[in-house]
Amino acid sequence: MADGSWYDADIDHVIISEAQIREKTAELAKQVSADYAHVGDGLLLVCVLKGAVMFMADFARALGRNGPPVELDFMAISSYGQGTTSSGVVRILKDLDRDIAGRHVMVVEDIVDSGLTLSWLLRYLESRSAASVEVVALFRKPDAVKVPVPVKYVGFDIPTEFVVGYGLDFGERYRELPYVGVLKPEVYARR
Ligand SMILES: O=P(O)(O)OC[C@H]1O[C@H](OP(=O)(O)OP(=O)(O)O)[C@H](O)[C@@H]1O
Ligand code: HPA
Ligand SMILES: [Mg+2]
Repeated sequence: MADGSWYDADIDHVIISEAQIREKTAELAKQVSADYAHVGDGLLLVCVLKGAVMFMADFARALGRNGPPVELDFMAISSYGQGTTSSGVVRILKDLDRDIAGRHVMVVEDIVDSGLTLSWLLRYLESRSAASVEVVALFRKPDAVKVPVPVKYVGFDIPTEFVVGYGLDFGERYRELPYVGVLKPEVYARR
């Protein structure tokens, strides 16, 4: 393929462009930098793998321009498996490396859809005596929420459609697309 991504032909339409993601990430980092300017020991960013990996990398670099010092940790949890709806069963595939007691923690999520993953994770983190726990999520589907979750920093509210790209997968694919889009119906029929 000479021009464009391998997957472009599978995309019905783009919802959020690469440029919009870049601008919004800088904006969110600016807000967080202002809110945490007073925090001496910095911020512990907790990335929820795998979907949030792209946002984590770009958000951390944006904070690096004028934000507080950050440390990075990663949790792998999964509830979607190969499908397009949450199984409702959250599994920990990888836990945090270090104790978060006394730390200011920011959970970095790609998307809040039903809210099941995040509500489970916040409950899990609550027992670990962090100084504070907030959430930054690049995307949220306000009409899909089944469990209300407190997300302080939200990038974009998007429609209730299954989306892929910028970390978000369908059956582990499409994560590397630099934008977020909706798949053509025939892609689901192929599976
Ligand atoms: O609000 P919810 O309905 O719970 O959906 C949001 C979660 O679902 C996705 O993860 P997934 O389980 O697909 O794992 P992945 O990040 O490895 O793709 C996404 O990355 C969020 O973590
Ligand atoms: O719309 C979505 N796309 C991909 N993964 C997801 N996990 C929750 N919602 C989504
Ligand atoms: Mg997934």
